Amino acid sequence: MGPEDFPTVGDWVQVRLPDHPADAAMIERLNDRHSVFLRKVAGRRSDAQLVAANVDWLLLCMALDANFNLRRLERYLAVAASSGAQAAIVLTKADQAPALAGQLEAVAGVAGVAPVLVCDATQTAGLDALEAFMRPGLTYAFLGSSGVGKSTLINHLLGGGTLVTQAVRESDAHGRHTTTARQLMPLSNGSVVIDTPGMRELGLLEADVDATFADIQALAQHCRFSDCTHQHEPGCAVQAAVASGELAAERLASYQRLKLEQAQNNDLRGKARENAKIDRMFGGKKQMKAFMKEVRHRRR
Ligand SMILES: Nc1nc2c(ncn2[C@@H]2O[C@H](COP(=O)(O)OP(=O)(O)OP(=O)(O)O)[C@@H](O)[C@H]2O)c(=O)[nH]1
Ligand SMILES: [Zn+2]
Repeated sequence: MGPEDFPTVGDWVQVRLPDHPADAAMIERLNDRHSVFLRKVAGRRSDAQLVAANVDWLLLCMALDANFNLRRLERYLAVAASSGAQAAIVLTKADQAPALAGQLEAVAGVAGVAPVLVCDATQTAGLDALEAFMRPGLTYAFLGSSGVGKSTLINHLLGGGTLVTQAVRESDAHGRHTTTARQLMPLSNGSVVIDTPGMRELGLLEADVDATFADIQALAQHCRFSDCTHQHEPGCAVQAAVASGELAAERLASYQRLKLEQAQNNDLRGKARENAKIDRMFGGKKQMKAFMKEVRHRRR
């Protein structure tokens, strides 16, 4: 059994109700999931934790103030691409944007097919775009670093938010935590919001980097070598695009970094699977070694 075999936030299950209302119900079946989110567990490197299931839309939140970072957005998009959920980009704190038009253009350059929504919690109409985007019956989860305004958005959607009045100070982004016991919240418009601490900051455990960098994939079709790493090979169409200014060097670097991280995670997952198999068959590595020794001994 792995973490995926247990129910999590967002799951649909079939339960047997108890004979006495005071007793606990029994989960008899976990229904198939259409999307799954895993994250790395601190400490043991290869362990994964299931954080949510059945999210329809992942709202990738990034503030337009000093938090603005295209590379982080690419990372979120790569995680979203492998999750089974669709991704939308939610740009927050539009009132704090130093150069809104240029920032939107830059986001459009990495967004791919993801819709882009702009929010400003200091204005009454500032969340209209997000509200109009959300559909009844669908489940949404907010992802984004601390302080970008996720709680502010969720509180508004729940109908209990007041407008943000003063400008944000650096210190506001940290320290004050809006921890809530509610993990799955039905909104009055019929949408559902999943908000858990684990869901907010996902590591790159499962990611589809290639899907997120379709532009680089398309260029790579023209590289001389089919296994080109786009680093120093002759006839590399990706490097040529960087040289001509068609592709930003930072975007290529971001792609390489995420690919490397993804490969390392795949490695870790492979090792974790192997260890689980050994545990199942022998009860542990030590027992396996003793068993092999015994077999060799008997053969003599
Ligand atoms: N100027 C401005 N400030 C905002 C806006 N939205 C949120 N803030 C402020 O930004 C700070 C952080 O907002 P939160 O909603 O708590 O951020 P969060 O993403 O939920 O943060 P965590 O709970 O740490 O994950 C607060 O001081 C908000 O008042 C906005 O549109 N404009
Ligand atoms: Zn190449």
